[in-house]
Amino acid sequence: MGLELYLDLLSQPCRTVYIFAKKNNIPFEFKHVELFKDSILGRKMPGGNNPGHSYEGQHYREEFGKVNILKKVPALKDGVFTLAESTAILLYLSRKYNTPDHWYPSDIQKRARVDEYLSWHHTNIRANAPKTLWIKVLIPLFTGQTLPPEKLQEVMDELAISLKQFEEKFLQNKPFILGSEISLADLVAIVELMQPIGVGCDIFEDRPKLSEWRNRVEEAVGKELFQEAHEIILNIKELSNIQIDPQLKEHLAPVLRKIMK
Ligand SMILES: N[C@@H](CCC(=O)N[C@@H](CS)C(=O)NCC(=O)O)C(=O)O
Repeated sequence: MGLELYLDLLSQPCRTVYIFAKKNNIPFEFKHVELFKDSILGRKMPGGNNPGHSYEGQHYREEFGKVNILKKVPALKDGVFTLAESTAILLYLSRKYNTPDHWYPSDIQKRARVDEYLSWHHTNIRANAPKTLWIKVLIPLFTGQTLPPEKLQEVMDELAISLKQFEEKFLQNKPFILGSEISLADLVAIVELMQPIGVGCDIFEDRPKLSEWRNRVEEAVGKELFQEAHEIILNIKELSNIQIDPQLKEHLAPVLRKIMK
C-alpha cells in the first residue's frame, strides 16, 4: 500500500501538504475528506454523531478516525503508519523523500529559522487569518446571521499586527524567509494568507513587500499548481448558495457562539 494523504483543499494546512507533495513529485493517493460535505447534504453519518463535536463532515466518519483519531485533516497513511499534524507530515515527507535541501535545510541554523517560523505561525498568522472565512462566509452560511463590521475589523487589526511582525522579524528585506530560496516556512505562511483573499479581504493591498514575496512564492511553487490548490478557497463564495440542513445549524450553534464572542 502506497502513501495516502487525507485532505480537503478548503483547509490551509492541507494545501501546504498537497503543494509540497506535488511540487516534489512525491507519489500519493489523494483521499478526499470533505469537511462540510455530509453536513451540507444533510446525510446521516455511518458512525453517527461524535459527541465531542458539534457538527459533522466526512472527517467524523469511523473509517477516517482510524487514520486520525483527532478527526482533523490533513492526515497521512504510509502502509500501517499513520500521522496527524501538517508540520509533522511535511517534515516526514521531506525526510522520507529527501526533498531539495532548501525546503528544510540540513544546516542547523537555517533549519532552526524554519522551526522558529513554524512555531510562531500557529499562534499568530494561523490564529487570525482563518477567522476572516468564518466571519465573512461560514457564520452567515450556517446561522443566517451577518456579524457586525466591527467583528471583522477586530480580526483584521489583530492580523495586521501579525503581518507587521511577519515582515519585520521573518521576511525583512529578503526574497524569502530564509534568504534566497523558498522553504517550508514560506509555504506554510502563504497558504494561510490566501484564506482572507478568498473572502475578499485583500491583505496584500497596501503591503508591497508582502505582495512581492507572495509573487515570488507563487513563482517558486509554480503558478499552475498554486492556482489549482487554491481554486476552492478562491471560489468559496459559491458556498453561500447551498441550502444548509436545519439540524446542522443546531449542531453548529455552540461552535459559532464561541467564535462570535
Ligand atoms: N494543527 C493541525 C490543524 C488541523 C486542523 O485544524 N484541521 C482543520 C481544517 S483546517 C480540521 O480538520 N477541522 C475539522 C474539525 O476541527 O472538526 C495541523 O496543522 O494539521
